[in-house]
Amino acid sequence: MIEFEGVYKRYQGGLTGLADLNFAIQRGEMVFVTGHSGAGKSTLIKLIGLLERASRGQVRIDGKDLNQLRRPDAQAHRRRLGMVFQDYRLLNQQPVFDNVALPLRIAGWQPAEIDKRVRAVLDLVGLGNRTADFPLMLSGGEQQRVGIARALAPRPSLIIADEPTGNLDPKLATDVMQLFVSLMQAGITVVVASHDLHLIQRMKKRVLVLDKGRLIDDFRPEAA
Ligand SMILES: Nc1ncnc2c1ncn2[C@@H]1O[C@H](COP(=O)(O)OP(=O)(O)OP(=O)(O)O)[C@@H](O)[C@H]1O
Repeated sequence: MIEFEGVYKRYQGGLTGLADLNFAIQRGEMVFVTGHSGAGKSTLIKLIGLLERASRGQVRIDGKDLNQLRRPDAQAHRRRLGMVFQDYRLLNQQPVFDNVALPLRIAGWQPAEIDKRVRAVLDLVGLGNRTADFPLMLSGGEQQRVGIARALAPRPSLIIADEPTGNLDPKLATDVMQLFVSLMQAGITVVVASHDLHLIQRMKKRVLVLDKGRLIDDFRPEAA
C-alpha cells in the first residue's frame, strides 16, 4: 500500500512541487494522476520512485516511511518497482532483447532465466517477434511497450509511469493504457501520471487531480 500523509515538496528556489497531500493507494489498485502543467504530477511519481524526497510529511510504502529508508531498504524498494518514462529511455545501440534484459543482468539473474523471462514479457506486450530489432526500427508505441517490458521484467509489485503516452498518437496511447490495465488485472499496483484527461476518463479508473501541488479531486468512476 502507498500512503501520502501531509506531504509537501518544496524545490530549491522556493518552488512548491506538492502541498499537504493526503491519500492512500491500495495494493493491486490502478490510479491515474492528472492536472495541468506544473501541477505536481511528476513530483508525485518521483517521490514514490525515490527520485525525490518529501520536504515534510510521510510517503509510506507498506508502512515504511521512504524518507527513513537506509540504503539496503531503499535498494529493495527500487527492486520492487518498475518505472516507465515518456521518452522510453531505451539504449538505441542495443537490441530490444538486451534492453529488456538489462535490469535482470544488473540484478544477477542467470542467463537461462533471463532468456526465458525476457521472451515472456516481450510476448506479453506483443513484441515477441522483435527481440533482435533495434529500438529505432520500432514505432513510438512499440518502443514504449519495450519500456514497459523492461519495467516488468524483474517482476515488480508496483509500476509507476510518468506521461507514458505523451509521445504517442491517440490509438497507440489507448493501446498502451490498456496494457497498464492488464498489468493491474494481473495484480500489479499501477500509478500513471498523465495530462490527457480524455484518455484517462475512458479508462474508468480512479483519478487523483492535482492543481498547484494540491489534491483537488479523488474520483472513483467504479463507485460513482
Ligand atoms: N527540479 C526542480 N527544481 C525546481 N522546481 C521544480 C523541479 N521540478 C519541478 N519543479 C516545480 O514544481 C512544480 C511541479 O512540477 P512537476 O514537474 O511535478 O509538474 P507536472 O504536473 O508533472 O508538470 P508537467 O505536466 O509540465 O510535466 C512546478 O512549479 C515546477 O516548476
